[in-house]
Amino acid sequence: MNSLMRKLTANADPAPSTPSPSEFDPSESVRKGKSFDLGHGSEVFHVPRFFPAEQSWAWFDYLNKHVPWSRPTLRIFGRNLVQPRDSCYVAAEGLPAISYNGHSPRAYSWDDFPPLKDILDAVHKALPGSRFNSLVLNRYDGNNDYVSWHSDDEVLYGPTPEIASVTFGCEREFLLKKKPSKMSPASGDEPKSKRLRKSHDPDQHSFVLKHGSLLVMKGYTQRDWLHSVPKRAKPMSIRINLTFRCVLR
Ligand SMILES: O=C(O)CCC(=O)C(=O)O
Ligand SMILES: [Fe+2]
Repeated sequence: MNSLMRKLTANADPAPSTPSPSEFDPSESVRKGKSFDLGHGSEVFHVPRFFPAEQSWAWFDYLNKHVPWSRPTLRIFGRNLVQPRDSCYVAAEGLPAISYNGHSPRAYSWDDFPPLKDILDAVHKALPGSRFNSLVLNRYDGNNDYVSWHSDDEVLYGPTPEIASVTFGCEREFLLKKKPSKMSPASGDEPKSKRLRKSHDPDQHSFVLKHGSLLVMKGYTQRDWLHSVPKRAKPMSIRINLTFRCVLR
């Protein structure tokens, strides 16, 4: 290949595809994961290094460049706020539309972004029995971008949705905290500040979501727990997160 040919090939920017199974086997890679029992039927499964790093960077570059990212204005507690991160939505044809904070994102097709189908295939192979048909993509452009405390407990996802979260780029902290319960206050008589000083609060968990990681929320996690990716003081580079979900028909 002459040098011009090499240059043209290098600039072609093809959609990165998943390496052959000999290089990356999702059902093998997922065996490095650990389950965390949050109690009362809620569970988190975490694989810090699920996808190979190099493949993950190729997907990061593709998604960063080709996804039509936007920052919609949301209606939160009666106020208009610009969403503090970029997002996009992909869903199978014919699914009911989703809506959050007064915003109904346009649903792009899986066919619009072929690498997303490779990522979805790998996630399906890693999680036998799972079935995802939609995807929320988020891009955090630095330490000031965040997602506030929420749960993805929409009726459209059913009572015990499985949500698989894949991260590319800068690692960020992902926090979980138990929703306040009216029936049995988890705090008992003890003030919260005192409880937090203990070495481990069973009502709070933190995961560092690394480049190429997979985290799955299962069971009653959306009903009973909130999650967030908080702002940070120190400068950070771009993080792209994909949450695969199943909208019930
Ligand atoms: O960025 C993340 O890790 C979480 C995103 C999330 O919770 C959501 O899209 O509902
Ligand atoms: Fe979420």
